[in-house]
Amino acid sequence: MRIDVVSIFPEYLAALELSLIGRARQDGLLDVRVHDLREFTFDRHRTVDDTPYGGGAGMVMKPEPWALALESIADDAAASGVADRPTLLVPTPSGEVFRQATAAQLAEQQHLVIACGRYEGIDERVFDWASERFDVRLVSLGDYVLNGGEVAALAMVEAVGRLLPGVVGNPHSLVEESHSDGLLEYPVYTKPAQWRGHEVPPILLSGDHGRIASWRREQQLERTRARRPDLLSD
Ligand SMILES: N#Cc1ccccc1Cn1ccc2ccc(-c3cc(N)[nH]n3)cc21
Repeated sequence: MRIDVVSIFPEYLAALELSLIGRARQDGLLDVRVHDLREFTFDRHRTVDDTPYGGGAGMVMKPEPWALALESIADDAAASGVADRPTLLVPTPSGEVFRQATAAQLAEQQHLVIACGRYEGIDERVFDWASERFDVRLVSLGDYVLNGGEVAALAMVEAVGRLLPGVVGNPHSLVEESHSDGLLEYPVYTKPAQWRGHEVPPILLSGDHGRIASWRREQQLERTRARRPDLLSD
């Protein structure tokens, strides 16, 4: 998979050089390229924003730099044989909520492009224009407002990247995680068995794997009922 990320703060994405995703890039399991939107501006001040039509606070990101950046990425991918029509992911407070199912769906794609907006967002015409060459998806991390798309991009690259073959050491661990089966994950413990007066649940020391599995399932259901009843409603 290839993932291109466009931002006016490319250094924000440096975290993608670390840990599991960083290693996956080094091992050639994942091709992540970060682009500075200002490389696609040509005025003296490298302008990427302007005042909003219709008035209102803040600034809006100009469409042309985005079109040049996205065209450059799509052309480069086509020239290097990435066949798929890229998926353009646009983090925004007004998007579909990004869930584990979204990550799983995106992990099947060949090419993702993430457009990290800032200010009050990107000129809407960019998404209409982009829909000719991209499958455009506006996505929200949740019902809270960030200052830009970079944090969402980091989260999405990690959530998708870790699902790719070979990225996570033990693929079985992906199966038992929160949301992978629609429930929250069970509590985990490690040594020592007694710690500051707190014990590990004795069932986990029993060696009875059948009863341990049942106990863990019950813990998942109990936690989900208590913390995320919405996951049980549909
Ligand atoms: N757009 C916008 C906007 C609209 C109102 C107030 C502040 C902003 C700032 N902003 C600019 C880019 C951008 C990208 C993603 C988010 C974002 C995603 C989630 N889930 N929360 N916030 C916010 C972003």
